[in-house]
Amino acid sequence: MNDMRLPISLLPLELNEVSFVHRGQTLLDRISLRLEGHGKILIMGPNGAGKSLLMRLCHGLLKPTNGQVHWASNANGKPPRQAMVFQRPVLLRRSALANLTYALGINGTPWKQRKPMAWQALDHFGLTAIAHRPARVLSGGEQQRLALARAWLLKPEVLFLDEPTSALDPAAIKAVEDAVVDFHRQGTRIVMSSHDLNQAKRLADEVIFLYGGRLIEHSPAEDFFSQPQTARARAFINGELVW
Ligand SMILES: Nc1ncnc2c1ncn2[C@@H]1O[C@H](COP(=O)(O)OP(=O)(O)OP(=O)(O)O)[C@@H](O)[C@H]1O
Repeated sequence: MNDMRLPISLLPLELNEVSFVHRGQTLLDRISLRLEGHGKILIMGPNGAGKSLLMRLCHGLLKPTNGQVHWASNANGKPPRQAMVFQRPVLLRRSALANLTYALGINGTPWKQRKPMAWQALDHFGLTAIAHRPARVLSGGEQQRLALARAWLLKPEVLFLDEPTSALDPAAIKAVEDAVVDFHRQGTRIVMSSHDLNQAKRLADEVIFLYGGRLIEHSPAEDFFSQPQTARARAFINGELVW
């Protein structure tokens, strides 16, 4: 059957022998993987394993030294349908509300719709009371929720989250995890890095395990946690692999 009317999907995303070398050091080493389906992917691995680098390469913030990163479709001048949320959110020197209306403007949303949409997103993420505060004075948890609200407005097909909860207290962590689940329910594909095993067990459908810039395992979360295939992954799960 002809499915021309379906929206064109960004996925699958394929990485073919992707390496990233900096000053002679191989930081990511011939990574091949294919991302498709609908589950939440957690990228795990000790400090310095290459989790952030891998997501930055996928998102297009860095170019691989070798190999290819290939999305099934590209933006073709339309607003990008992938978003990235960082450990320390990148926010503009303006109010929380204005950070959202600005992002909508960049995304081509008509002027009249920007404020109502931004207020809706602030409400959804429990940020209405701080709408007029400068984004940069917000607490870490509030800033992270604002970054999520901004991503929410862009309705991404894929959302990369780089250790979004590493600097947050338990209540703020729960708010971010709830938001991740919410994004996923709305059809966004989640790719998130974390070193927190309990968080990964709560959220992951699939795990990508990196060590020393290499992809060591890519498996369903249940298999990864119950029967890891490699000694390194076993050591990591047992808390014995620090870097
Ligand atoms: N833009 C860059 N240029 C050069 N080296 C980089 C760059 N980004 C990261 N690195 C180096 O690459 C290695 C992997 O870094 P990366 O941030 O991807 O690790 P990570 O797995 O996310 O670690 P962590 O859990 O500590 O955040 C580190 O040794 C880091 O110093």
